[in-house]
Amino acid sequence: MPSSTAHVETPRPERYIKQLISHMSHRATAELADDGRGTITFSQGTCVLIPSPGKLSMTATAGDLASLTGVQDVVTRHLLGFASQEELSVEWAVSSTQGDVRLIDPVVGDYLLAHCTPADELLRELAAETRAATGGSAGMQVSHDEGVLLGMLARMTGARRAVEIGVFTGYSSICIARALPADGRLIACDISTEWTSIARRYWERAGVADRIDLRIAPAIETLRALPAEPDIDFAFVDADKTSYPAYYEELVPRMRPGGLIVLDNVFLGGRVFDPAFQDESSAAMRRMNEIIVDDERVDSVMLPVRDGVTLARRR
Ligand SMILES: C[S@@+](CC[C@H](N)C(=O)[O-])C[C@H]1O[C@@H](n2cnc3c(N)ncnc32)[C@H](O)[C@@H]1O
Repeated sequence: MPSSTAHVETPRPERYIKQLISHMSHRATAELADDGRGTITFSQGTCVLIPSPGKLSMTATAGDLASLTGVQDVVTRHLLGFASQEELSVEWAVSSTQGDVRLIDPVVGDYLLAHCTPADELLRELAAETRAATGGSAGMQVSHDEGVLLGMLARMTGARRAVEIGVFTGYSSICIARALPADGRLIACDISTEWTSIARRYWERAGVADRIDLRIAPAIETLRALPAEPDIDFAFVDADKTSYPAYYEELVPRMRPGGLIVLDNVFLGGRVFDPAFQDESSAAMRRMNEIIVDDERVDSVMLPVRDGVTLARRR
């Protein structure tokens, strides 16, 4: 479905949203949320209005480009009418994302998979069993190239103490645990005994079960119960997206200087780029990405690996 966005600089975004909502409610469904956002649903499409300091962001969505232009035009015309005292510049840009960014062309993705250290027999079996046993949920498993990256990063950090949030059937935990020394420890957090029962079997077979301490509980509880000292060398976050900011805040003070936090899915299938997505997960992931960028405790970089991976290294 085509969509477009306009970011309009103005000191009065809330006021214009209220005026647009009030006026449009006579001819369309127009709603104002408690947080100041407005949504107008016309017969040919929708416009979401989002206020932020000094800016009004508008996202129009419609079934086809002609209807999209119709939505843009009616909102622009009324906005300019309400803003007679200031000169607003309203430039609509058709979104190329439509909420589902294919950052990596499948051909490139296959090439990347074929050009990293190959999965051994055990990891291939685990991937196959995960597909057979968990069906549609199997897509949650890290891809093999990301698993290699995790192992390499854990090794390069010289990690002894590691934490994983989001175990599933254990692929990423095997990649991390294999990178730890024999006396290393991976605290692995999940809430599913069913999925982690598969992980446990493969940890045994991989010879890393004695390095992995599985904690079945909401990960935030496990993290809060960890010692407050900064003794974690490596952390991988790959669980419920709305909790990412809370996980990060518990992890950062516990990371030793030079310790690395790796966060998966920071693009959230492209939804972080598109303001039309205002669901809880998209909002939390956008907040997470902003928090890290502004956080003076870490150096960070975002990598276009699969669904986006952020590396945050404790200073
Ligand atoms: C994307 S999967 C993890 C995939 C895993 N890293 C792998 O490579 O196979 C997310 C996991 O997070 C777990 N999870 C969801 N909410 C959680 C929570 N509040 N605390 C701990 N784990 C949670 C789910 O049970 C699921 O196994």
